[in-house]
Amino acid sequence: MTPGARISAAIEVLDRILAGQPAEQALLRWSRASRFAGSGDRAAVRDLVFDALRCRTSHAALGGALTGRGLMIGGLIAAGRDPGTLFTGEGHAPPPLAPDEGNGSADGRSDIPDWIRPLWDRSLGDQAAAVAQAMRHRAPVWLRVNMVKATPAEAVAVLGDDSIAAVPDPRLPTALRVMENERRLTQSHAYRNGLVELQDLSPQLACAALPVGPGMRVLDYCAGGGGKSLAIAGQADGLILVAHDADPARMRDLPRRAERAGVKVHIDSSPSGSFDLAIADVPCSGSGTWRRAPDAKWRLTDADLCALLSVQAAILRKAAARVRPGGHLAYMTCSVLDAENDGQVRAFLGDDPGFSQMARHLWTPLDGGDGFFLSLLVRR
Ligand SMILES: C[S@@+](CC[C@H](N)C(=O)[O-])C[C@H]1O[C@@H](n2cnc3c(N)ncnc32)[C@H](O)[C@@H]1O
Repeated sequence: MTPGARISAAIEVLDRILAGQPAEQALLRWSRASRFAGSGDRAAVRDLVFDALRCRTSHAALGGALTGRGLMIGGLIAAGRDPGTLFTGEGHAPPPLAPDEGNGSADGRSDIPDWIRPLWDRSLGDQAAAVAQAMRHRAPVWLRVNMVKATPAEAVAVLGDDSIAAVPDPRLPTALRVMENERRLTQSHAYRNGLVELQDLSPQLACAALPVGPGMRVLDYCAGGGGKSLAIAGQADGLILVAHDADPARMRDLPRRAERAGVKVHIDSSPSGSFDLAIADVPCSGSGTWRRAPDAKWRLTDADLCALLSVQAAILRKAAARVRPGGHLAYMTCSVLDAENDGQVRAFLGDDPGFSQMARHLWTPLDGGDGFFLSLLVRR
């Protein structure tokens, strides 16, 4: 496909998304209907669509309309390019610009939805503008070295055999930042053989901060695909890891992932007894991951957030009930919003004086990874 044809495709996909279709579904539908598109074309169209969604308000203002076409025109202007060179009407390129297109200004526009902006500003304080700005850009790809199978140096070398360049983060040597050829990852020898897992830096830092010791019983109460279980599995010998999720289908991939990683995770639909550590990685707005999932930023509503807050509060209390005296409870979200983070912990501690907070951290994209919150509580 020519660059102009890719822009036409992105316009078509974006118009579907703006009409209400989820981004992944709209991309899949375009892909299926466009057999002529090669893998490079698909990746390029996807990048155009996601770049536009990350900067939806400002690019629409620059382009002159909140439409696929307006977003593409605005995106080219924001990148310092002349849209007229691609909007030529030739071949499959979009029609040339009308006089009223591409003259807008994005001054003062934020790419955080208006209704969230006050919550965002209150939650992030003097970092609010910088984090909002960071959310306008693509996220780096991070890997976690599976210490059960490889050292960081070995993993870097095996990735290198597949021409994937990755460097360890000084804060956590098992976290590798991918510098080159990230699209080859899932086919690489290191990934297929469980030497590395895809996991963002911030949840890796959160898991590394957990008090995990030999032989401990650990409950991953909202296990989903098992990212947190797998991250702590290699941290100590003889761990008994129990994974639970209200929606067992979310754990479908966990046995396969655990096998690839060479670790044991027990799936339990109704965990009983007490645990040394319970992890509540609750469902949340995902506001910390909006670089990766920009569609979610525009889909989230006030009603969704309210519903999430009550689910989070209920899960925190249920997971707390499984912690033994002297044991720990780790409350986690991939959100940067105070109501989902410190707000939940404050309310919980107000209701249950049997717990106290011993550590708390909010990572943001300014730290290199996604926005992620950890509150580590201890049961007296
Ligand atoms: C943020 S995701 C978990 C991600 C996962 N821990 C990981 O690292 O891959 C939240 C999970 O909570 C689950 N969930 C929602 N409501 C729940 C509840 N009441 N009890 C337990 N799990 C719940 C969802 O099905 C979802 O899989």
